[in-house]
Amino acid sequence: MKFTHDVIVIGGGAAGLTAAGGCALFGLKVALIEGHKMGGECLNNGCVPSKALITAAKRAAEAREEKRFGVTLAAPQVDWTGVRGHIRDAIAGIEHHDSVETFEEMGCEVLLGHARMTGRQSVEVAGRTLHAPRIVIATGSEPVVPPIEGIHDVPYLTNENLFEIDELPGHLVIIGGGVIGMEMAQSFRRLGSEVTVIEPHDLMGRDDPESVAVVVDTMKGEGVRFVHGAAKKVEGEAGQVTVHTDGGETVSGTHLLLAVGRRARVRGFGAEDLGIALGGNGFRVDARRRTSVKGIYAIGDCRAGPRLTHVSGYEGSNVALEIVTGLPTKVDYKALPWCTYTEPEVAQIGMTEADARKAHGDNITVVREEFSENERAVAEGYTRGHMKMVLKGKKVLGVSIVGRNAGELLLPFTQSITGKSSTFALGSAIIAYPTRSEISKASAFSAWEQTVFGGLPKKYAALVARLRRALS
Ligand SMILES: Cc1cc2nc3c(=O)[nH]c(=O)nc-3n(C[C@H](O)[C@H](O)[C@H](O)COP(=O)(O)OP(=O)(O)OC[C@H]3O[C@@H](n4cnc5c(N)ncnc54)[C@H](O)[C@@H]3O)c2cc1C
Ligand SMILES: NC(=O)c1ccc[n+]([C@@H]2O[C@H](COP(=O)([O-])OP(=O)(O)OC[C@H]3O[C@@H](n4cnc5c(N)ncnc54)[C@H](O)[C@@H]3O)[C@@H](O)[C@H]2O)c1
Repeated sequence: MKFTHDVIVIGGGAAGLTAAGGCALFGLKVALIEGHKMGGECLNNGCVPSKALITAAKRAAEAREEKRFGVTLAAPQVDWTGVRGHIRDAIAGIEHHDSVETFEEMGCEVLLGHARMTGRQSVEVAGRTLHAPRIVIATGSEPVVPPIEGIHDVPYLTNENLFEIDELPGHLVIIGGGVIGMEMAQSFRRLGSEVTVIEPHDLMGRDDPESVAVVVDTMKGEGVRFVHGAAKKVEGEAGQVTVHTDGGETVSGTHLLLAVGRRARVRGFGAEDLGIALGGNGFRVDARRRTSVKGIYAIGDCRAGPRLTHVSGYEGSNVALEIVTGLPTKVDYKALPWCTYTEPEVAQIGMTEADARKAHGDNITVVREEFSENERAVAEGYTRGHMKMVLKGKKVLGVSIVGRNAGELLLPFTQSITGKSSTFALGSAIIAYPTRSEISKASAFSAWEQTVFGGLPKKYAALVARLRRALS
């Protein structure tokens, strides 16, 4: 076959952009195909608009605490059009990173249109047929619309239309208390909406329950209402929607947000005709992100596995490296970080305590440090939260943090979990004072405290002291 390209990448989100850009920067001939908006979910309907919304909500929350630290603020006045303008500005300020021009400058041929795979090495788009020995599928995911009775007869929001609504909801009812549900619940509450979250299982079920408890407590204090149960029926019309739960509760509000997870985008572009195997929620892939069909990879949200922007980017680089070098390149998630941007933030890297107990039984140690002992936190008057470090011997398996800007504290643990830096190195590092990072040093040092101040070092210190007395 005469190849038009070295690699064809389908999807211009975090995964596809990184794979395509990586290959192009090494000089390969790359076709990058995007059917909707460059930047995908993160830029247009996900991380960027949600974090912009969270920022506006945080400002409102701060102003609501009128008198603090001897400073009086005016009560907040929330103008939804202004908030939406800030969200649009944030997207506009970032979109050039993901633009057609940027990727053309890197050397990609960018094609705008719906891609369709017509063979193991061929893809049709915008009236052209492209051929390449490697195809990377990076088609992402979309919000799940659950099979709740009546759901197609009521107006509902998902992350795809939430950030473009015309007015601030009077009462936002959220089905799903996962990551999106919790971030959006707190934000809309802080902006002035009434908010009810309906969730049948543990809220933010992937995270350490002790971290989640701190956030739930904070959100309840701010007026978010939580209903335990699964939504089983909805009814109503624009401005008046009612949800019935399996526990017999009825919740009515003005707007309904579905935040019940994501479905991988695996159909409608020829993958099924090629027999690419599915597994879990998405394409089935191995550690090199190869699908069941030779020469075809699947990365990011469209395959079974974690769905996060940094994960999509990491898999894009990994696959680019494998394609460029021709050498097998596996992903490694033992130090996978994630953060939920509620206030306080919930940050996790590696194993939670529950994961570690499942893997190692009681053969682990958990050390815990409170932000109430961190002097920066005290000076800032925001001491809520803690850090928990899970160790096997002196080796860090995972860290769970809940606290202000907790996500910023994860980085050193990437190094310690992957063995590139020890708990001893972190525990003896010089840390700028006063910073929240001091809690990381304190946790790491806890792993060594018993050894450092143990019997042997004490005997050694006594010997040195004795000798000094004798010789002085
Ligand atoms: C509200 C919300 C908030 C989030 N916040 C965070 C966060 O704070 N941090 C974080 O790490 N993650 C966050 N995420 C998750 C993150 O957005 C996703 O994990 C990430 O965007 C996935 O990137 P992707 O490239 O795999 O897929 P996508 O971004 O979905 O990109 C796939 C692209 O492929 C295109 N496409 C699909 N089919 C075709 C076709 N046949 N032809 C051509 N193009 C096609 C689509 O148009 C799309 O642009 C959030 C998600 C949501 C919904
Ligand atoms: N800060 C971040 O990194 C961030 C932020 C937002 C989204 N995301 C990503 O987006 C993805 C989707 O987030 P999400 O919150 O939609 O999914 P999720 O999987 O985090 O949570 C979905 C929740 O919906 C609940 N649910 C399902 N059916 C229900 C029903 N009938 N009634 C009530 N509750 C029901 C589930 O029990 C679950 O707790 C996640 O995979 C996450 O990785 C990440």
